[in-house]
Amino acid sequence: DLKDVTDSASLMSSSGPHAVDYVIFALLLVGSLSIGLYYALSGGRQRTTQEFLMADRSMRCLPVSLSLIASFQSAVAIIGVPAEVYVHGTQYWFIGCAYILGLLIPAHVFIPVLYRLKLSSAYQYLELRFSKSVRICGTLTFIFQTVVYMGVCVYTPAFALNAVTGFKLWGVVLATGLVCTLYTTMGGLKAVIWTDVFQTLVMFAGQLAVIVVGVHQAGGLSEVWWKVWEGNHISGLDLNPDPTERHTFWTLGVGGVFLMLSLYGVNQAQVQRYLSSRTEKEAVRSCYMVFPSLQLALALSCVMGLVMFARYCGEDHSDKLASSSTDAMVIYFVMDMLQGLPGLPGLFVACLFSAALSTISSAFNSLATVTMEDLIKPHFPAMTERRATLLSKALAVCYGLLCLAMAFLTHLMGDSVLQVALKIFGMVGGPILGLFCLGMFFPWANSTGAIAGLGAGLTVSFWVGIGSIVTRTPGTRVLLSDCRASPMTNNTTAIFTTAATSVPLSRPSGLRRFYSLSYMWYSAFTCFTVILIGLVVSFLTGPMKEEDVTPGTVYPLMGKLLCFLPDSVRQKLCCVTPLGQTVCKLMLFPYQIYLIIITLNYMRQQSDQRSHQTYLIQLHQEKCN
Ligand SMILES: CC(C)(CO)[C@@H](O)C(=O)NCCC(=O)O
Ligand code: NA
Repeated sequence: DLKDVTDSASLMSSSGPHAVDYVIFALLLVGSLSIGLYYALSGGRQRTTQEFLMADRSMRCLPVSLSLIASFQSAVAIIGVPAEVYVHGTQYWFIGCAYILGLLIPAHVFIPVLYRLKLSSAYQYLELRFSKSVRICGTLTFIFQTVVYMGVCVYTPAFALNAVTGFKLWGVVLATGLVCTLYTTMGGLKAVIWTDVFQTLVMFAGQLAVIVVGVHQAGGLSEVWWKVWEGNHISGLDLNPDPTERHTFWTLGVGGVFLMLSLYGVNQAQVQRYLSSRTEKEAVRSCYMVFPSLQLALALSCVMGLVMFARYCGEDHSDKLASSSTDAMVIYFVMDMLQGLPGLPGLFVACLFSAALSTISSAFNSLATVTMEDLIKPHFPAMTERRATLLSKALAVCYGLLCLAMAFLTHLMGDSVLQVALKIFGMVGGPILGLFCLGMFFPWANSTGAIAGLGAGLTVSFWVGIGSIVTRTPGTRVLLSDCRASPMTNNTTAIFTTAATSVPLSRPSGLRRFYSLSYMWYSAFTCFTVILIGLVVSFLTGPMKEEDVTPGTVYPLMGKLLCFLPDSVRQKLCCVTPLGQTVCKLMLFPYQIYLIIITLNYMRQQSDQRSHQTYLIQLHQEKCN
């Protein structure tokens, strides 16, 4: 694949990049390194782990919120989402619905519990709630997830740049890793957060530039709209309940909530940012501020896919693009559009690298934190601050090298990069989310149950994940020529097949059906497996007693859901000491409405039945008369 991409690249870059392009790209690297240097030399000069890993717990909400989006918005999203929209239409956009609950729940459930415990790592919670061994299991799972994810993140922009300029792939991978390691180790979390802010802005600018140029070349906004509409590329709400359908409202809008919870609720990279906020209120506010920016990021990527569709639909470039990967196609299109506009190719490459660097630096820093706080410090409590900080830095370097190795792994996977990344989040992030939910919402869960649950969750996730790779049916790859079902050809059947390419003709059965579960359900499925097995094993081995649970580690979910019952009954039923938190009316409101509706509905049915009976009796009496 890669060789092919390189060939196509040399074909198109006949004019070559302009000097301005190099300057813009260099500015990004220099900017990021300067921020790292600034925080290495200012403040406490990164001499304590409190500063290096926690940013002195002094951050305000604006930088934290921009940094929160940057963590999981990498080159994967910049390239993968347009590729998805170009091929399959705008159905993916409905994941935006999941952002509502996916951010409200972290803001009002996870942040209050985690912030008030004054943690230094998210997994410290697991020790407070369960035991040391659960903490270590959680930490190791997180490390695994992050290292594999980092591989995809490093690989994607390198792959892109290779496709465009013919730069050596592994040289780019190495350079990215090096720059990132440098500013992360110099400036600590403060540098990571502030470079995230800078890089997020560059990311938005690059995407916007591509969209503006693309709309212009496609002949204006109305032309773009007409083409995507006629090309059947605006997807309606797909309410198909089949869980094996890849993208429907249910998989994206409901399954996506669990994906968001695993990322924004319990992932160390994000929890670390919440904990670095100066107050709890500030942390909650930053979580709220993520919502509009994340919607903007999603909208930009989706619109970019649509603009590309409008610009290129009906043209066959497959001869220039021997690679069948749609990700490579997106890069080809972008560079083709930006050709001859000095500075813009450079801006787009800077955009890709901004997205990637901000994600990789978050991953580095969070990995260094958990290794230090969860794996090393508990065993060497007497270690000096100086030595601990040095060790944290050494760890960041080690992980840097490890992620380069992981980039090779991604290279071997056949999926689109977006799907690979989201699968990793679901397969490994889901069980971790389950572990936290088990601890926070179910006071009866004990340590044995937690470990058994995590084991079961990881087992089913790898079972279904690996099963889906092994049994994958070939021919799902869509080539450029597939989009030629343009309105210009006036061929209605062709238009139909565009939308229907991904629909299998016959339903798989048995185990194969299990393997074809939509990857958007992975988080929810594995999370519930952990909770279920965790509870069953806990009840079998003797559930935790209320007085044994560390105060403040349980969120009174049951108590709040049963808020219509009197206090005494609730306390008996739920065995939870109320935390003294204010009930989040906003979140319970839909639930209460739902209760009222079903009650009213029930009453109406009853009265309907009664009136029907009365009517029958009347009828009977009339007959008798
Ligand atoms: C994680 C979400 C779903 C949050 O919007 C999105 O940013 C995304 O699709 N990310 C893909 C993974 C990545 O960009 O590395
Ligand atoms: Na990023």
